[in-house]
Amino acid sequence: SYVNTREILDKASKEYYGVAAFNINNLEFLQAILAGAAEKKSPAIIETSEGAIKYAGMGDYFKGARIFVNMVKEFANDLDIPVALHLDHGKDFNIIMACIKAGYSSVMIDASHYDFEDNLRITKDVARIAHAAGVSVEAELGQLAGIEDNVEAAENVLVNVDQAEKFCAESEIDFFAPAIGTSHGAFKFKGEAKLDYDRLKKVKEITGKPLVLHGASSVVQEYVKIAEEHGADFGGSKGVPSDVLKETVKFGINKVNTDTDLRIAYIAGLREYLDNDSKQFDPRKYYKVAMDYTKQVVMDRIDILGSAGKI
Ligand SMILES: O=C(COP(=O)(O)O)N(O)CCCCOP(=O)(O)O
Ligand SMILES: [Ca+2]
Ligand code: NA
Ligand SMILES: [Zn+2]
Repeated sequence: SYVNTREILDKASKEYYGVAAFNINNLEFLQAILAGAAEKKSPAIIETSEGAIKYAGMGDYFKGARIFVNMVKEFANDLDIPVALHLDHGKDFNIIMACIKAGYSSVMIDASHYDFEDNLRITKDVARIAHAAGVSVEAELGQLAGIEDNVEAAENVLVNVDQAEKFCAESEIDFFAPAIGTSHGAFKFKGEAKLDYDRLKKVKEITGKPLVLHGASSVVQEYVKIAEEHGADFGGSKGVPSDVLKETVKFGINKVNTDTDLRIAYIAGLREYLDNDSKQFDPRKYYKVAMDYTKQVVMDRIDILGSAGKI
């Protein structure tokens, strides 16, 4: 069934398990994610960036938002697991409104590159409108290093715990993303993967909210190797190890944003297939291994985060 994201996350927060939020840009990733979640009897959060919405709508983001809502609802209505659709890293007010109007379960207003007061003001405005339309809201404090929707953050800016208290109390958001040392993409750490567990524990204690980990992909080396055997160059790739991920869930992370892991599994399967079958040109065949690997990563992630059977 198609549900509101906070329904999934309030339960996860109470029971201290994680639910992966998987990014999609097309039909094939959606099919692979829902197949994996259904097999694990796990709730599923599907999320799309502003870039994905523009991509699907060929530049028309109202159309893109409607395409994703209709695709997800079509599948969700026939599944026994709860499925939500979330706007990831909403920055453009028009796109946030388009998603609310199209029927997204939740939206992220990411104003974390503004100063605290502006972030709080913008977040309060979006939360008021979204809640009036029955849509739940995610917002962020701190910054992940690297490019984030064309916002360049040179360094990681970790969440300030006192600011988090005021932010969550005054903004009325439903779930909160504290930056604790991760970054987006496949090259997250130069050295050891260290996250600020102490800050995370304090934010959980003070806010009592469902919490979101951005940049949470593990960059599974099994699929990196397959991709590299078939021509990819992902040298130096490093993600959040699964034992570190489990620690963050233990300390209160509930929504675990996962995009890169699916991208790597998919390209590994596609490269492998194309190298092994020179005669094939049916997309229902040559995407198959890519979708199988992606489904496998979805199921492995669900096992790591503990959301199997939580429906
Ligand atoms: O936090 C995460 C997941 O990060 P990770 O999977 O890279 O670790 N996300 O929010 C996913 C970011 C998706 C970026 O999409 P565009 O390329 O379309 O802008
Ligand atoms: Ca941000
Ligand atoms: Na998000
Ligand atoms: Zn993110």
